[in-house]
Amino acid sequence: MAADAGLPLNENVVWHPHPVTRQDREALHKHQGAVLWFTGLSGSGKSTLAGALEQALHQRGVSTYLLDGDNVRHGLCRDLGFSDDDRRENIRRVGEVARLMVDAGLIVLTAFISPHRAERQLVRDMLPAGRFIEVFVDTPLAVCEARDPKGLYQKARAGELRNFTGIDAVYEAPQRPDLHLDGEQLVTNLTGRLLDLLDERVIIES
Ligand SMILES: Nc1ncnc2c1ncn2[C@@H]1O[C@H](COP(=O)(O)OP(=O)(O)OP(=O)(O)O)[C@@H](O)[C@H]1O
Ligand SMILES: Nc1ncnc2c1ncn2[C@@H]1O[C@H](COP(=O)(O)OS(=O)(=O)O)[C@@H](O)[C@H]1O
Repeated sequence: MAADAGLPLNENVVWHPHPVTRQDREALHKHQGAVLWFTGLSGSGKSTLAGALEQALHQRGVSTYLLDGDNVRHGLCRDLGFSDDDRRENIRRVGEVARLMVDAGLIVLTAFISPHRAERQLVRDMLPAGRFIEVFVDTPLAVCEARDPKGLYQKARAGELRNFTGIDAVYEAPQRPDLHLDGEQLVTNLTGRLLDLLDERVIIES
């Protein structure tokens, strides 16, 4: 049975096994299910890269879904803000959704700052071994701040936005990511590195 995210389970709720398995669904898709978990500062390039990779995979006939922080906060996580507790709950929910999607046999791309190591580890522990691929989009704070496409760093520096990651809220960089990307390189090069990794891990076959 899958990891429990530390939450208690009602003792009267019993897991019901079903005849069609993840392996059956993966055989239909002709690739494995996995999560590519992009983490990095706001403006580091997570959404851009995840979008470019999804496009490349889609063109190869791979079944994908992209979960993007800004978009998920329009619906599933609309009630959450940016306190440590809310970010934790944000990542827990997204982890559970990603887990279901991997069970459906999809390649899931997630673009969340996900600043805490413990939450990223929690999601890794929820998934079957080898199916959580942590991608660190490593872009210096100064570069993210210069990009500032939504003007949020400017607001944070002006004190109009509190708890902003990298300014007055923590970002814990991965210590041993599955892939460590220099976020200042060309998107096409970075997308190539990601496709190579999926090939190497036999998640997809070229
Ligand atoms: N490799 C790159 N080289 C140059 N510019 C990039 C690169 N990747 C992304 N950008 C640009 O940086 C800006 C931020 O990118 P993006 O929105 O993908 O970041 P993000 O990490 O998803 O941020 P957020 O967490 O705020 O959603 C955009 O203007 C994008 O065009
Ligand atoms: N205080 C804040 N810190 C970081 N991002 C913020 C903040 N307020 C608004 N945002 C916006 O919300 C997005 C981050 O959302 P998430 O990726 O969902 O964050 S996370 O920390 O909980 O993983 C950023 O892209 C940014 O546009």
